[in-house]
Amino acid sequence: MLATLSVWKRELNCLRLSFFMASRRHRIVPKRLVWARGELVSCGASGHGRRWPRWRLGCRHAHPWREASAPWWGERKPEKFDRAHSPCRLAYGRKRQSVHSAMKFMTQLQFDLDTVLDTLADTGWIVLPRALPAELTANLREACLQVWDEGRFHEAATGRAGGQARRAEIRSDSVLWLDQVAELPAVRAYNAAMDEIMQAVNRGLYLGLVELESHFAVYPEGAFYKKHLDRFQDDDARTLTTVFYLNENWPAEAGGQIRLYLDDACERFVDVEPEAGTLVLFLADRFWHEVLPAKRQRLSVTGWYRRQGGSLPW
Ligand SMILES: O=C(O)CCC(=O)C(=O)O
Ligand SMILES: [Fe+2]
Repeated sequence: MLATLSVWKRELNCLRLSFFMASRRHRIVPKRLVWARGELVSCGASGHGRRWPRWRLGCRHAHPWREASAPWWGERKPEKFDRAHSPCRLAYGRKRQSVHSAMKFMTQLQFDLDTVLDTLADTGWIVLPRALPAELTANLREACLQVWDEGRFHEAATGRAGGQARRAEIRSDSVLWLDQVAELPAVRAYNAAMDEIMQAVNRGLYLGLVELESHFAVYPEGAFYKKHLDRFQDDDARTLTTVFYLNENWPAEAGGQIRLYLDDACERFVDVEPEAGTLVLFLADRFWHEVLPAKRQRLSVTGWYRRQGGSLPW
């Protein structure tokens, strides 16, 4: 009798596990949204309730805020992230912490990662002046100009895969993907620094980022990039946009700012000067943005942290 019961129990557990795996694979849209005091607390998917302020950045389920015209991060400031109870600390304990603090001696990042995570969780975007050492930025600029002089850039296109087309009325910059020059020391140093950001974002915001795709971009005099969103309509892998600027002493009258729109109606915006060392991060599917016409050659590295690709569940 006892033996039969334990077999049944095992069968039941197997069934529960396979249903769980199947629901993860097919991303079943949760039936129940969880509300408290008129605020959306969680999409109701397994595990999302506990850390919703952070989970929601990476959650791929359907939500009212996806359809709402007002941006979700403007509605209500999320509670501060409770680091003491973060699953990362619970999972890795003190050993992991000490590895992290040892890394601080080697890091190239000239900003506080915790502040970046808090700001991204609150607003979805951040501007970091002097983000990397001046020497690294200068080396990257040299590398960019060297491959530009070698004629390795091509005119940038819009769209994805088969639908790609050069549309000069939308964008007029030229690009070179970094994986084609990955052996250059400056590019390796840059990739290492950006990888450190990716690890931190994954630990703190659970975005599940797996790689960074990035390219050098050169905007010749007069070039621009009209208002757009970075995420493709049929692929939600691009999650966090990164733009790192390389021009030293960029004068305000030279234009070329990135204009980042803070609401869906594109009424509120910030203009950021493309000054060497400035790093801009923003959620790829949330923020409309454009590059205003540059009156001199403008150099940058643009990239996208990607998570595992997949069809959209909504
Ligand atoms: O260079 C910039 O400031 C932004 C570029 C951009 O939006 C893009 O390449 O998608
Ligand atoms: Fe963009």
